[in-house]
Amino acid sequence: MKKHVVLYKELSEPLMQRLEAQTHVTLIKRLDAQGLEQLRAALPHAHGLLGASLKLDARLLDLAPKLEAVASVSVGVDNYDIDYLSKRKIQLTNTPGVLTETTADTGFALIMATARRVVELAIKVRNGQWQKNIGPEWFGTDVHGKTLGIIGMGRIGEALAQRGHFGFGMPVIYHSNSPKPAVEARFNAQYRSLNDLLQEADFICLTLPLTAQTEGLIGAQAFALMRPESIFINIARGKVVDEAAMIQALQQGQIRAAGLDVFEREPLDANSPLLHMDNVVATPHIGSATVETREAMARCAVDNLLAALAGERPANPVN
Ligand SMILES: NC(=O)C1=CN([C@@H]2O[C@H](COP(=O)(O)OP(=O)(O)OC[C@H]3O[C@@H](n4cnc5c(N)ncnc54)[C@H](OP(=O)(O)O)[C@@H]3O)[C@@H](O)[C@H]2O)C=CC1
Ligand SMILES: O=CC(=O)O
Repeated sequence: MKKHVVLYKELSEPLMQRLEAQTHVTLIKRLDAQGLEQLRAALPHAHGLLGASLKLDARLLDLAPKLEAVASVSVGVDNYDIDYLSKRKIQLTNTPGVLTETTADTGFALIMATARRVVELAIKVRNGQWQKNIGPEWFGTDVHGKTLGIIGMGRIGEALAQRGHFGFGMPVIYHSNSPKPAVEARFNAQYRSLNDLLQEADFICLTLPLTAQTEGLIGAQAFALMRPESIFINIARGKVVDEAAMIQALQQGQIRAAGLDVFEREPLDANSPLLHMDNVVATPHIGSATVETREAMARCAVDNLLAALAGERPANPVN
């Protein structure tokens, strides 16, 4: 008998056909109020769930007594109550690796955009403000040769280090749970304590997961250690940063600029001061958002889910 799967993310036609050949699929197209109602109605029959960007807590999981597997279309798993899933023996999977290079590209796009003021100056051109040869007030700062500081030397951190070292001749320093000798050898990278990295790096890039240990890790004290020329890049999770402290650091010139793909609340609040700061480049959580990579992530999630529902070990178990 076919098992029931609830999708809360649309899949491409080939992936949908594959899933439908092996399971009964209920598709929730949007996670708005109506979609959440549909989800709650479908959960009692669900053996498998597949999607992303939904806080899947015990309250929702309790509506799904038959649930065997949850396939997240993301590498980050901060939306899931992993202890509760494990207690219920529900397999959680994620999509590591397939999005690494694309997310590192996004990180580098933010590095370039903030340092060279790409968005701010492009808006001036569009608004007709480019009326004479530009002067120092529109100058940016170099990227090549500057010190790249990476907090969280995992897959994405390493891909960022590769771009900085080989592409831009940047000395790389990093902070992680533990030193990474292979990374040090490959990119001539050096390990630093968190505080030393914050003081030394020209670009401070977050590429670590949101966990109980990392929530609020970068707060007022951390921004006080950075320099007025420092540029802060967050492609990890908004809640790793105390957003109010970051806004204050930007407003007071404690740091030069910020490139942000992730925020405490997403979508970013319409009243956020970040929307009105020339030295902030804000993108709508696009780390992995290319056609190719999103398809690869969805394929990976479908593979994981079908394996778990067949009682096999999926390629990317989280718990
Ligand atoms: N903006 C976006 O769209 C995207 C965001 N992300 C985010 O990026 C994160 C990282 O992804 P990925 O590189 O694949 O994950 P990895 O697990 O490969 O890397 C994470 C690294 O963070 C380090 N780390 C964990 N906790 C700490 C800590 N307390 N202090 C210092 N370092 C720590 C780990 O270090 P160690 O190895 O030493 O334990 C690990 O190497 C994801 O969890 C997700 O939140 C991912 C994809 C897209
Ligand atoms: O934020 C994206 C992810 O894959 O994690």
